[in-house]
Amino acid sequence: MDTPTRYQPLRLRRSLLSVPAGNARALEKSSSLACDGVIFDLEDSVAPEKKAAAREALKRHFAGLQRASAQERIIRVNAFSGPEGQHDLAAVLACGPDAVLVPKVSGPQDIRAVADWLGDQGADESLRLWAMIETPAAILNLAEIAEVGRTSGGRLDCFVLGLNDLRLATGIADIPGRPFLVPLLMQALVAARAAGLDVIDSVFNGFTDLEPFAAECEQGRQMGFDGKMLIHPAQIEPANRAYGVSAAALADAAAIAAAFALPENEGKGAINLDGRMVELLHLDQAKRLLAKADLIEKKESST
Ligand SMILES: CC(C)(COP(=O)(O)OP(=O)(O)OC[C@H]1O[C@@H](n2cnc3c(N)ncnc32)[C@H](O)[C@@H]1OP(=O)(O)O)[C@@H](O)C(=O)NCCC(=O)NCCSC(=O)C[C@H](O)C(=O)O
Ligand SMILES: [Mg+2]
Repeated sequence: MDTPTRYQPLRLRRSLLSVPAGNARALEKSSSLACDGVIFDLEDSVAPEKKAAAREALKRHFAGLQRASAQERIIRVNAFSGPEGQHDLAAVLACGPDAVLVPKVSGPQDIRAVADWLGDQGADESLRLWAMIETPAAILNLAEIAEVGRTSGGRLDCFVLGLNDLRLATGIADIPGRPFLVPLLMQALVAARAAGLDVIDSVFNGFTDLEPFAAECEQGRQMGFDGKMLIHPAQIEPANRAYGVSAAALADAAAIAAAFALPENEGKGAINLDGRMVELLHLDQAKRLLAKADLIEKKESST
């Protein structure tokens, strides 16, 4: 695998709210919320006997949406190998979201199967695939799963961690700070980055406990995640804050850009900025952060 030198094109993915497709009130509410993306869920939040009705509700919901949106739209389908998988994908084609989130991926074959099916149906090339990393097998196969994004029509662009399923399958305890899960989260993050993918931290179940939730967002940001999957509107603001751009980070990025723009630093690869070495890679990082701040500002002023 050749290592990409760049991340994905910059997109705001600070807050991705899961909305059960069978919950009419939540569907209706979702478009007006400040989350960067909505994950319309046909999988675990929908009871087996309600799957068909949820697909129909989702189709009606998408039919009423404006095409252009500040929110990214993702549909989480059921496993392709199960009884609902192909029905869900047919609903995806009818709805026209930005991406399909494939659950319980265990290896590259799970992504390939969906990519091949979409290709056979003539799905638009812009339709992306996201992978839920939530099984022990997925952790063992992270590099192969990430790599399949480039070989199977290039649709894969994001990993989403699913710690409820991973804890269930492994027995790892749900304790503050996630000490035994952090090594697995970091493996997923590194595998994603090696393939140039975005990567989203797992849901936090205690949706009324906003203090530990904010702490977990901050931990995820420090670990390098792009954002967090959410389950409740109350989690949007803390996630947007943690994964946004702080005033200090913005000032630092502006100082780096200004320093490299000075005539005396023209053509230099490394400079002294107040006793700190700053290289061109830091300038790239600063420009990306400034661009992210710009995207956030534009989004906030348009809503
Ligand atoms: C967790 C909930 C079941 C709680 O629901 P409820 O008791 O109704 O919450 P509230 O009364 O506090 O709701 C207040 C208002 O907010 C709306 N609401 C609530 N949740 C959502 C939502 N997700 N999206 C949009 N709107 C939402 C309510 O309708 C109320 O509105 P109003 O009438 O105006 O007052 C519920 O929050 C919920 O179902 N959450 C999502 C569950 C879900 O999607 N689960 C699947 C994702 S989790 C996952 O993927 C795990 C992963 O796979 C893993 O393995 O880890
Ligand atoms: Mg799960």
